[in-house]
Parts: sequence; structure tokens; C-alpha cells
Amino acid sequence: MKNVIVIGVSGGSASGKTTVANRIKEEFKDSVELLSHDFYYLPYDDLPMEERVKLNYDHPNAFDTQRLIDDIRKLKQGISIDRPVYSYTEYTRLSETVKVNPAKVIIVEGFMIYENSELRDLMDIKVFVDADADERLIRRIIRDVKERGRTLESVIDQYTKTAKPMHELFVEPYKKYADIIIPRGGMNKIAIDMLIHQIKAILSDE
Ligand SMILES: Nc1ncnc2c1ncn2[C@@H]1O[C@H](COP(=O)(O)OP(=O)(O)O)[C@@H](O)[C@H]1O
Ligand SMILES: Nc1ccn([C@@H]2O[C@H](COP(=O)(O)O)[C@@H](O)[C@H]2O)c(=O)n1
Repeated sequence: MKNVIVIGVSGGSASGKTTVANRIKEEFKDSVELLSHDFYYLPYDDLPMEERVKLNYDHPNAFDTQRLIDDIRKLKQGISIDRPVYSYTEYTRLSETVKVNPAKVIIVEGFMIYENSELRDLMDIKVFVDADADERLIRRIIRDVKERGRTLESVIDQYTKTAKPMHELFVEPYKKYADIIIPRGGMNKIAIDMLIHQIKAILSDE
């Protein structure tokens, strides 16, 4: 397929990546397909739930990143894919898949997507959504308790033991690969308008 543009949207957990991706989707509508790195979490279905909840989900080894890379390559070639569906409440992959058709704009969203150079090199524009750690933690607590079936204690425990230290190892150091750093995420209208303008320029150039 001609004119495919791949946009990476990274940033720490609860920084506003999905909000920014949705703003781009609103603009380009059906020309956009969104692939989240989180869809590609490994299922760990050989382990019981009580073991799965203890794993480190902020490490590169927790993902099937090669499948995401292969899927992006297929979409760029005009081939549809069946992407996995992940459940944060079940801590595993569901049995169903979702068909994703090739689109002009593919957004790849995830907190650790710039850590893998093969994945990074597939992207035409790399965005990093920036937010202070305390704001992200507050948002994460609210979201994980409301939407991901977690207790306050479990969110704080996971944040302290894995999410925060892994962010320092696998997210923050890779911010340097971003082309654009967006503070205030989805609320930053000027940055998002500039990004939309740039996407339109690339699409009309090709
Ligand atoms: N700029 C913002 N100000 C306040 N809350 C925000 C902002 N951006 C996102 N949120 C909220 O924070 C939570 C996480 O946002 P989301 O976009 O899903 O982040 P991410 O995809 O990076 O995890 C959501 O509940 C969202 O509504
Ligand atoms: N079973 C899982 C899998 C992942 N997580 C956490 O999700 C975070 C990434 O999602 P964002 O939308 O916040 O980017 C990541 O930090 C993992 O710790 C989880 O809690 N449980």
C-alpha cells in the first residue's frame, strides 16, 4: 500500500498516549488504525492467575514485540492482520482476535515502543507524551481501580516495585529518540494541531 505513515506515540504509563492517539484518530477517522503495544502482552496462560498477577509487566520480555513488528510490516504491505486482544483484569490474552485492515495512518502506541530499535525504525514520526510522575501515578491509581479491577494497595505496590524503576530503565532513556515531545498530552491543542498538519503534509507529499 502506498502512502502509509506510521506514527509512534510513547510516554510513561498514564501520560495521555491514548488520549493523543484518539485526537489524531478524530481528525483522520477511518484512515487511521491504532495498534497498542499492550495488545501484544504475552498471555502467560501456562501460569495460574495468582502467579500472573505477580509478574513484571514493565519489562521488554513481557511483550511479543516481534509479532507487533510483523503486523506493522504486513499493514504497510497492504495485508490485513488479526491482532490479539489483552485483558488487564484477567492478566492474559483473550481467545478472540480483531481484524485490522491496512490504513493510510497507523498509530503505534505504547510506553516502551522506542526501546526496540527494529520497532522504532518502522516509524515515520515519533511522539513522546510527557507528564510528571506524580500526575501519572494519580491518573494510574484512578484508572486501574475503576477500569482494571485493581485495589489501591496493589496499584501502589506495583508502581513502586516495577512500574517506576522500569520506567527509569526502559522508557525515560528512550525519550531522546522522539521527534516531538508533547507536554500536557491531549490538552495540548497547539502541539496536536502541528502534528496533524505534519501528517497531512507527509500524506500529500507521497
Ligand atoms: N492532560 C490530562 N489531564 C488530566 N487527565 C488526563 C490527561 N490526559 C489523560 N488523562 C486521563 O488519564 C488517564 C490515562 O490517560 P491515557 O490517555 O489513557 O494514558 P496512557 O494511554 O498514556 O496510559 C485517563 O483516565 C485520562 O482520561
Ligand atoms: N496485566 C497487566 C499488564 C500491564 N499492566 C500495566 O499497564 C501499564 C501500561 O499501560 P498504560 O496504558 O498505562 O501505558 C504498564 O505500566 C503495566 O504495569 C498491568 O498493570 N497489568
